Amino acid sequence: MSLLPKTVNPDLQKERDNASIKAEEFAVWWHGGKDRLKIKRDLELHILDDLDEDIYRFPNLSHEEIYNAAIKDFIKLAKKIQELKVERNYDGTDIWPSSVLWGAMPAGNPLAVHCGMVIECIRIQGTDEQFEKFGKACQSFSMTSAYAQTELGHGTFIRGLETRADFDHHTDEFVLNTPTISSYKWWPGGMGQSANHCIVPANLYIDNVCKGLAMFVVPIRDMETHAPLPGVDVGDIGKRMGFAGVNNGYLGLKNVRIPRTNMLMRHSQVHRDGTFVQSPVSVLTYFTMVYIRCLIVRNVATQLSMAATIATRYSAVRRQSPINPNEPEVQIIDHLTQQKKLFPEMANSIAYKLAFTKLYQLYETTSQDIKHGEFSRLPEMHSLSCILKVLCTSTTMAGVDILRLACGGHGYLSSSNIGNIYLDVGASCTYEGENTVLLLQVGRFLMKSYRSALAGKKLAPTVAYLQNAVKEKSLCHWTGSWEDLLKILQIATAHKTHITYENLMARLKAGQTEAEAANNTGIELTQAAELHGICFVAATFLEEVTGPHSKPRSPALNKVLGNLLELFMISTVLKYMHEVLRVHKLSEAEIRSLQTRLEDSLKAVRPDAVVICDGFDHHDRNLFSTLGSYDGNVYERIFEEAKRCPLNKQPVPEVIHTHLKPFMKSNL
Ligand SMILES: CCC/C=C/C(=O)SCCNC(=O)CCNC(=O)[C@H](O)C(C)(C)COP(=O)([O-])OP(=O)([O-])OC[C@H]1O[C@@H](n2cnc3c(N)ncnc32)[C@H](O)[C@@H]1OP(=O)([O-])[O-]
Ligand SMILES: Cc1cc2nc3c(=O)[nH]c(=O)nc-3n(C[C@H](O)[C@H](O)[C@H](O)COP(=O)(O)OP(=O)(O)OC[C@H]3O[C@@H](n4cnc5c(N)ncnc54)[C@H](O)[C@@H]3O)c2cc1C
Repeated sequence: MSLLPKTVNPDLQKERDNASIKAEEFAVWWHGGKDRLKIKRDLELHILDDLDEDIYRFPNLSHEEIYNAAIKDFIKLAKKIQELKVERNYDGTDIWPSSVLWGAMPAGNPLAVHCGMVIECIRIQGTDEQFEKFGKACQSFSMTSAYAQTELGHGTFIRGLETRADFDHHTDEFVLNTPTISSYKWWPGGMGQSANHCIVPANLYIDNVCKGLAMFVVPIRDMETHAPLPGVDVGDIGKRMGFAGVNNGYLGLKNVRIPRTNMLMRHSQVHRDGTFVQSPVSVLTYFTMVYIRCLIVRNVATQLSMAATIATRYSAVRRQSPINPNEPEVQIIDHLTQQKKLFPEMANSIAYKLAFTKLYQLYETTSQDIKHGEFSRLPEMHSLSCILKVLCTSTTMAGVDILRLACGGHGYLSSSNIGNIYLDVGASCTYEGENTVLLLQVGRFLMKSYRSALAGKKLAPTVAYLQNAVKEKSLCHWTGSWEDLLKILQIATAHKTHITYENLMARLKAGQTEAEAANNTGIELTQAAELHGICFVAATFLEEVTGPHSKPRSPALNKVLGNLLELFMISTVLKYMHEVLRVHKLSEAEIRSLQTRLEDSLKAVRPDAVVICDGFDHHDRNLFSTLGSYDGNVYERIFEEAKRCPLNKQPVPEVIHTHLKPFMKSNL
C-alpha cells in the first residue's frame, strides 16, 4: 500500500502562497509565451501522463534490461508523436531532440542521435533528393541510423580520421574500409544494435588521391533481418558511466560497397566519370556539429533547471538545525550558505537558456545564408556555438554537483535523479567537441578578431565590444550598476585577449611556428575564450531584463528577474575578480559592497525560489526524483523506493546462506 499522502507538503505550500509572483507567470515567460507553454503541456499531457511504466524502475535494472526497456519506451513515444502529428518543439526546434520528453526515457534515448542529429545532417549535407530518400526514411523510422564520425584512435582531430571511401569507376560505387583497429568507428549513439544505417564521415579517395572528408550513408544491417551486412563488424562498446539505454557502438567496415549516390552531395560532389567538385567552403562538413552544439546548450541549461528544482524543493521541505538556539529547526533553504548553493544555479540555467535563444536565432540566419551561398557568418557562428556549448556544459556539470551536495546524503541516492543528470551532463562536456579543444577554437577566433580590431576593421557583432575595449583600458567611473559590471567584464576580456595576443606574437617572433606558438599560448587562449563567452551570456541576460522585452512583463516579474540578474552579475564578477582587478583597481570598500550585494541578492531571491522552480514547469516524470516532486512528499517517496530495492524482496538473500553464514560459522 502506498505511503504517499494525497496532499502537498505544508512547507512547500507555504512557499507557493507567500511568493511575490505566481509560478504560472514565470512559466509563460520562461517558455516564450502562453502558446508555446501550451504546446509543451499538451505534449506532456499526451505523452508523459499516459505512460504507465513505473518511472523509478530503471536504476534497478541490468544494462541489457535498460536497453530493452529504452527501445520499448522509445517506440511508445514515437507512436504517440506520430499520432499527434507534432513536428516542432515549443521553442521552434525539431520535436525530436526535445527536452520535454526526457521523462519518457530516463536512461537515455537509443535513437536520440538518429532523431536529433542524423536527420538534420542529411538536411544540411544532402541534396533535396537525398533528403527525400534518406531523410524522409529516417523521419518515418523505416530506416534507423547513427552518426559514425569518431574512431577508436581519433575523436577530436577529424583530419586524422582513417576510414576511407574509394571510388570504383567500374561499378559507380564507393568501397568503404576501416583499415586499422584505430580506425574502427567508436562511440556513435545508437550504433550498437539500434541502427541499420550510419552516416559515415570518411576520407574520399578518387584514383588513390585523397579529396578530404565526405559523408556517406552506409547500410550496416539487413533491412529485413537486422543482421549485420557482409563486411560489417558492429556491436556495443560496453557499459558507460551513464546513458545506459543509448547503445553506443563500434563499427568496422571491410570492402563495404555503396552506390556513389550515397555520398551526401549538397556541398561537394563526385560525378559518374569520377570528377570531384569541391565544396565552396571545406568546413561545411562540420556544420552538423554546429547545430548539435546549439541544441546541447538548450538541453543542458534545462537539465540545470531540473537539478535546481529538485534541490530547491527539497530544501524547502527539509528541516535541519535551528538558526537561533532554542527555536525550531529551520527549512534548510533558510541557511544563507544553502541559498548560495541553490540560487546561483537557478540564475545560471536562466542565463544559458536566454543565451541559447540568441544562439539559435544566429543558427537559423546562418543556415539560410548557407542555402543562398553566403558563408561570411560561419566563423562567428562556429565560435559562439563552441563557447556556449563549453560554458553551459562545464557550468552545469559543476552546478549539478553543488546541487547534489545541497541535498546532503539523500542527494546521493539514485532515486534523487541528480546522479543521472550529472552523468548525462558530464558526457556533454566531451561529446560534440571536447570542451578544452573547443575553447582553443574560440581562442583562435579571438586572436583573428583582435588582429582585425587593431587594424581598425569591422568585427563580427558578438566580438564588436573588443573594438572599444581595445582603446578603453579601464572604466572611467565605477558606479557598480549592471551596465558597469558588464563593461568591466568586457574590458577584462579585451585585456586578456590583448596579453594573449602579445604572448602569441612574442613566441612567433622568437621563431616558433604558428602551431607551436598556439600550443604554448593554449592556457591563456582558453582563459580569454571563457571570459569572452561570459560577456555574451551576461550581455544577453542584461538585455532581457532591462531591454524592450521587459515592457510587457508585470513589475513583480521584472523584479524577480532583476534579482536573478543581480545575483548572476555579482557572482560572475566575484568569480573573475582576479581578471577584473587587472583592469580596474576596485577599492576594498567597493569589493566589500559586492559581497554585501551577493548576500542581499540571495535574500531577495529566497521568497520566490520555489515558485521560480515551479515556473520552470518540469513535469514530475521529467524530474524523475524522489526529492523533487511537485507535492514535496520526500520521505514517503524515499521510503517507498528503498522498499522496492530488489535486495529487500526476501528477508534473507540466498548468498547469506551459501556464503556468509558458512564463513561466519567456520570462524566460530
Ligand atoms: C547526443 C550526443 C551525440 C554526440 C555526437 C558526437 O559527439 S559526434 C562527433 C563530434 N565530434 C567533434 O565534435 C569533433 C571535434 N573536433 C572538431 O570539431 C575539429 O576537428 C576541430 C575544430 C577541433 C579542428 O578541426 P581542424 O583541425 O580541421 O580545423 P582547424 O583547427 O585547423 O581550423 C580550420 C578552420 O576551420 C574552422 N572551423 C573548425 N570547425 C568549424 C566549424 N564547425 N564550423 C565552421 N568553421 C570551423 C576554424 O575556425 C578554422 O578557421 P580559420 O581560423 O582557419 O579561419
Ligand atoms: C556519451 C558519448 C556519446 C558520443 N556520441 C558520439 C556519436 O554519436 N558519434 C560520434 O561520432 N562520436 C560520439 N562520441 C565521441 C565524442 O564526440 C568524442 O569522444 C569527443 O569528440 C572527444 O574526442 P576524443 O574522445 O578523441 O578525445 P581526445 O581528443 O582524445 O581528448 C583527450 C584529451 O586530449 C586533449 N586534446 C586533444 N586534442 C587536443 C588539442 N588539439 N589541443 C589540446 N588538447 C587536446 C583533450 O582536451 C582531452 O583533455 C560520443 C562520446 C561520448 C562520451
